[in-house]
Amino acid sequence: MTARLLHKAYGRRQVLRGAELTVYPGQLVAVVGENGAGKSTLLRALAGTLAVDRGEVRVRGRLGYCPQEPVLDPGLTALQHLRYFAAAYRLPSPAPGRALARELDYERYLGTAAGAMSGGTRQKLNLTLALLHDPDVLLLDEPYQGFDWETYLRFWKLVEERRRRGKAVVVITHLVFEQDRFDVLAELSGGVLRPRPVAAQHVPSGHAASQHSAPRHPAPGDAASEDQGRRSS
Ligand SMILES: Nc1ncnc2c1ncn2[C@@H]1O[C@H](COP(=O)(O)OP(=O)(O)OP(=O)(O)O)[C@@H](O)[C@H]1O
Repeated sequence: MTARLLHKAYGRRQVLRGAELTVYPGQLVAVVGENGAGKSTLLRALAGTLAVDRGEVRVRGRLGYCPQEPVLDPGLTALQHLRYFAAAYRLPSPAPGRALARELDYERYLGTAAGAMSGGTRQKLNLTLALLHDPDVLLLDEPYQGFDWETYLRFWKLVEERRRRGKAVVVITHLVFEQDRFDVLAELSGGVLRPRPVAAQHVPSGHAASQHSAPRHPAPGDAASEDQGRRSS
């Protein structure tokens, strides 16, 4: 995924001022920044659910997006959501959703209406819907709010397993203690993304770092081989 020169204002409030990001297959990227810095705005722009004023986002492969607030129909059960999204993604069955419900330990609530679920269970379902079609690029906006510790660990197992299979994952996080899990830390400040050092860097072979990043960070680069794109300028 490559995002170039993203600009977004809400009225006179200029939130994104040329934010740029490149995420390679198999990379785990954290977006950090102060409250109100524009992290959710950035993720919505990357996901294509928010039109930017200027800039371009290109995505190679399938995209999954888990918004901060679960977007669920309170009258539908978890299983109905899984069926609905499986059909939307043209999956033959909701079986992958059931497997994820098992992994995230909420299978017993599959028959419960979203409106009657706890916040944590709603968030698990929200995450499941983003993972259902095994996306190549996964965008997660503070995905574990309301998770207990056990679920938080299960969440990271799911993410690590995807990373091993070459899937790219971008996570908005406020949790300082987990930041060494990531290959890249990108701090949103003043409407632009700046790389921050992390303990270990993961740059898939064949990809060169480029001008956006400090020397040890991969960053916006070659988008020439991308096969699916979205223009927003
Ligand atoms: N739909 C909107 N209309 C007007 N202003 C908005 C809208 N959405 C966000 N904003 C403003 O844009 C700025 C960035 O908001 P955003 O939610 O993207 O920040 P954030 O970094 O994700 O914040 P947090 O860490 O608190 O979740 C804030 O000042 C917010 O008030």
